[in-house]
Amino acid sequence: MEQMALFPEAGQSKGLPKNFLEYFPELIGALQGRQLLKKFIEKTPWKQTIQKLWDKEYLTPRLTCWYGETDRIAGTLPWTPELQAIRDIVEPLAGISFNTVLLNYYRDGNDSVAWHSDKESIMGSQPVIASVSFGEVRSFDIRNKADHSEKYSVRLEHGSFLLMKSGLQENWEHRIAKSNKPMKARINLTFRSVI
Ligand SMILES: O=C(O)CCC(=O)C(=O)O
Ligand SMILES: [Fe+2]
Repeated sequence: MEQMALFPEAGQSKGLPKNFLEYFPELIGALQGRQLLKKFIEKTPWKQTIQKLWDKEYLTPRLTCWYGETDRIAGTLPWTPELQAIRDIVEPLAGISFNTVLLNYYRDGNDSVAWHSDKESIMGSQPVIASVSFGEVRSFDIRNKADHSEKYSVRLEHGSFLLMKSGLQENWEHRIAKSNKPMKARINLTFRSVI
């Protein structure tokens, strides 16, 4: 499948490096999104993993769960009908098929994901990642690896779709920063192709 130019230049998309990133605010309707958010929060067997930094161990500041069909990631659960339905919507927009999805649950403003790029070898060198968000609006920051002052921010709204195109992970890092403002629950789905 060929990747198409998805959305007209509008709103938040303005100024983003569109070769690498495209944003569409209303992939899934608000009401349906609310029901999905509630179901994901209640029915997902969430895990809080441990991450190592400078030889110290920390609890990852969010909850996670993997679904799909791969034996490369331990504990991956079989697709649910909801996740399959969303996958079927994003695949034609991304122009590729996905065999896994990572669910992230940000319980409040203290939950976050630090600067990183998704470049694990199990996704190949130029992964395309489709990201769908529900619940609280959080800022998705990206910065150029070679020049951290080149930086953009997109507010990922309830029911929105963000396409991370091939090449993004190589040259850019992204994060969801912590926030001092009161923040409600947010769920993010990143559909990936694990090889
Ligand atoms: O929550 C998000 O929008 C991003 C999550 C992310 O970057 C990841 O899981 O690799
Ligand atoms: Fe990421």
